[in-house]
Amino acid sequence: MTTPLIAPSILSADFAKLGEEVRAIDTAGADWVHVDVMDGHFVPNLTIGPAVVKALRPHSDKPFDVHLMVSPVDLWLEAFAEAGADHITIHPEAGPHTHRTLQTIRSLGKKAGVVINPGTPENVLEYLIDMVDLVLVMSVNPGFGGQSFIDSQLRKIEAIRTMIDATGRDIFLEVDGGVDVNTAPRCIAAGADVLVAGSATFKGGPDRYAANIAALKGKTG
Ligand SMILES: O=C(CO)[C@@H](O)[C@H](O)COP(=O)(O)O
Ligand SMILES: [Fe+2]
Repeated sequence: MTTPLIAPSILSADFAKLGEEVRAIDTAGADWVHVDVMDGHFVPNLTIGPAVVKALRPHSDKPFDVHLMVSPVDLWLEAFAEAGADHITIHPEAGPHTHRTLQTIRSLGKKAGVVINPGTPENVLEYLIDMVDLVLVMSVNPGFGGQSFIDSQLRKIEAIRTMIDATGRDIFLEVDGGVDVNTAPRCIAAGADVLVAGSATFKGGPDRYAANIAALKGKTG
């Protein structure tokens, strides 16, 4: 089975020592650093802004995968790009002109991604796929870490894998929410190549991060 890239969500890190936590997951084998930005309006939670991303940037050379749960989203693209985001992913529900939003992200020199909520069908990608470098399938409703994986999203991952393969381009297919050692292999079998994992990475504290990431990659021992 393919070895996935692992993108720990720092939403589950110790917020009192975020820089240290980012360095710890980097050393432990994280491939990307997943940053959940929530505005208390698009989703019922409030997290971090561009100033925190900027402060964390020197703590790792790994790509910063910034998941914007913010509406309206367009106002914030430049600030997160300048703060050091490498990937910026947006929800189609977070603005009136998704295609233009993706154009803007790319014009800022960043990889652009669309995030698909559990209740949103994959066909939202039909006229956007040429504009994306990654697709993020939410396997929980956005807003919180530590929720249970929604099984129905596996079928959606399979459908999006077929859509991506038909483009002939390299587009990452990322899954976010409730990913652990049990659900990870099912996501990979369905066609995912990047797994976001908050609780499953950070559980047990820093001494466990390397083993947790290895287990998500399917490596035991
Ligand atoms: O975007 C989100 C939640 O909105 C995620 O990135 C979660 O933070 C993932 O946490 P776990 O489900 O892995 O604990
Ligand atoms: Fe996320």
